[in-house]
Amino acid sequence: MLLAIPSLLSSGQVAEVRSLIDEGRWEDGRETAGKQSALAKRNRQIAADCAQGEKARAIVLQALQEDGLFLSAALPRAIFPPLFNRYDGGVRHAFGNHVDNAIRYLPDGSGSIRTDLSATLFLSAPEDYDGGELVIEDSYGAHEVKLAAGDLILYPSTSLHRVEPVTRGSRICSFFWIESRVRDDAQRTILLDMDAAIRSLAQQLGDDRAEVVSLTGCYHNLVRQWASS
Ligand SMILES: O=C(O)CCC(=O)C(=O)O
Ligand SMILES: [Fe+2]
Repeated sequence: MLLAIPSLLSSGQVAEVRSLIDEGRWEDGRETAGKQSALAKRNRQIAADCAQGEKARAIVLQALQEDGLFLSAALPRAIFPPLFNRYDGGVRHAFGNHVDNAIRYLPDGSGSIRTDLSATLFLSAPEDYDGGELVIEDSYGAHEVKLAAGDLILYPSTSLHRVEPVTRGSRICSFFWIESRVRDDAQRTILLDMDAAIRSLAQQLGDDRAEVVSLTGCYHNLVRQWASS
């Protein structure tokens, strides 16, 4: 499932994150790439030990924890501390086709996560740059994604994807991975659809209607079947 989450950050939060990372320490993005993806990757990233990056990361993580649609779609067990990248037009930064590594080691050395979902949070307005579409391929074809600043795209980490060359301006984003309690994308999609339908029914009929209570039970019982602890 490819899911856009609108306004994960408000425009005020986007401005705050941007003012932090614009002053941060940027390094060659190949520092954090695997051997194969380093061949395809041309961008800059905020250094792991950059203090501004640390503050910006906390803002993004907090927003994720408070976003009902994100929590319902991702059912996160662990979120990789968000990273920040920039693709500059002058030097035609881009990232060719790749699939993200299945396992990412946490920067603090505390272990690793399995990447079930990949996420890009847009931090530049689309009119501020040309190119830079995130192209995600799935069995329905290739999807070009370029969202408003503050919006997030979630996609299965199994997908082949790329960032098209930026030809003007700068594309600045946060990106990270999620290990989900429900590993299977199809199962997560069912749970997301069911959760949305139950919420809508509850609004129309009331939380205490017998059918709403029963369907809510079904939802949780499915989570119990499919979730790893
Ligand atoms: O910037 C993006 O939208 C995605 C970057 C990416 O694919 C990666 O760093 O693995
Ligand atoms: Fe990627």
